[in-house]
Amino acid sequence: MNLEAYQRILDDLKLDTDKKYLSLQMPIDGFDLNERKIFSHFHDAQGSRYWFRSKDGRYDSIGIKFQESIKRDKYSAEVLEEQKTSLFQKIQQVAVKDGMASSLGLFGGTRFDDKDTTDEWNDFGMVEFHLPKWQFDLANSELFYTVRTDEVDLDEILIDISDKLREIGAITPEPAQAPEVHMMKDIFPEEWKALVDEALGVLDDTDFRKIVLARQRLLTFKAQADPLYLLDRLNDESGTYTIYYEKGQSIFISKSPEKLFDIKDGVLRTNAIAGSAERTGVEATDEQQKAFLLNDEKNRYEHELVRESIVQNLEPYTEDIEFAEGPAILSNRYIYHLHTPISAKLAEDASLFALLDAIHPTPAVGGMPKDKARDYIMENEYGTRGLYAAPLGMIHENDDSEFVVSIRSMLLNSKSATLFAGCGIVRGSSSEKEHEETRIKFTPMLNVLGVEPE
Ligand SMILES: C=C(O[C@H]1C=CC=C(C(=O)O)[C@@H]1O)C(=O)O
Repeated sequence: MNLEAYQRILDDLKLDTDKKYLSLQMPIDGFDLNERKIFSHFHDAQGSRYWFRSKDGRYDSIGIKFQESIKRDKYSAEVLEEQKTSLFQKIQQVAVKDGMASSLGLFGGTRFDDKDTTDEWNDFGMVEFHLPKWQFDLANSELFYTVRTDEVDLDEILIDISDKLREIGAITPEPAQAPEVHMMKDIFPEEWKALVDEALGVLDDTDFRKIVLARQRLLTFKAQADPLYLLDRLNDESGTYTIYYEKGQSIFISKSPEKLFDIKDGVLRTNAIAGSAERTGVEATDEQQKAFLLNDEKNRYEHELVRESIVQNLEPYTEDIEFAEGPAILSNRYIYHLHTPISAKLAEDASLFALLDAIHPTPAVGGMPKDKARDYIMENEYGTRGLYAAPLGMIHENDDSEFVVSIRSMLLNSKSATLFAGCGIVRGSSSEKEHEETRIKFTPMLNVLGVEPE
């Protein structure tokens, strides 16, 4: 951090007091920072923090203290576009150096659906994207520091920030303890199997082709889980996204393997992920599992439905859609999936929020036809999905973005955690096998909690 050179930029800066915020972008490569130290330092901001790390490392972003948010009770692509434009118009963005890599982002997303509930999801609104005061871009070693223009002192600000960063870099957080489990139980397991059987009947009798049904597992602890412990455990599984999102008294966590889409320079990339087999850790068995998955008719059918539907949903917003003919194996720590990468050039007038609405929920988490499946889930599934299987991610002023389908996830409130896992029901599915598949899908979150899977 070349403070003198950066100060000269600020000395020449004309603060635009018509704007509500000044956002300073600066390099932070001279400081020894990581998520543990940052969260430990900003413990007072608990309830207003996030960490988002993408699978390929494009993002490793931490946000502290939400300054302002885009919020909606009902999804409207048009209104959200307007809100996003007007929020960025309120910000004077200043880089203290030329040629920096990243841009200021908003973190957030929408709930799975607009089921109106008063329940454990209350802390998370229907649609919310946040502008944090501190946004650490650890992937590019940059910081966005956003403050109100009527509170800023340009002579002091850089010294204050660098003092703070030095203080954070010097922290050695204490080792954190796993939460002690008091009770663990599946929520309505038999009723869930009966619902799968009922859905199989619906698939036989109607034009439904696929319904994804999720179930929950509840854990209670002797004391509230320590965020620093959870952050450590989130580093334990590579090859997945990391979402750690605090709002009010709640924490939502996901280790999803599934990208909803990303946009960079007008090109959209997504993938179809559906079809699953357990990864056992025993090499010979795992080879058989992969061969089974690639050749199994039910899994291939389930996968093709997902790919077909994503391509169809993208068509109005894109040109030149490309995808491989057959699926490949995606290996996660505990599970294999079939996956097909898809890419397309965005149409000139494609809007980010309209696109989000068109793609979510993919049949990997909703079903087919999309709207009917969403209604079926809302009416029949026990409880509320909230942020489970919902799109969460980062957006930027120029519409570059990345969204995750937040599966392999859980909600922590006070001394409890609710884990979510679902699976695609198509003709030929069996409720026993799907129950077993969801059991495997709880494993990533049990691992984050330091609980041995049974
Ligand atoms: C809905 C979930 O997984 C989806 C993603 C990949 C494979 C799936 C499957 O094979 O059923 C599911 O569609 C979940 O993990 O909760």
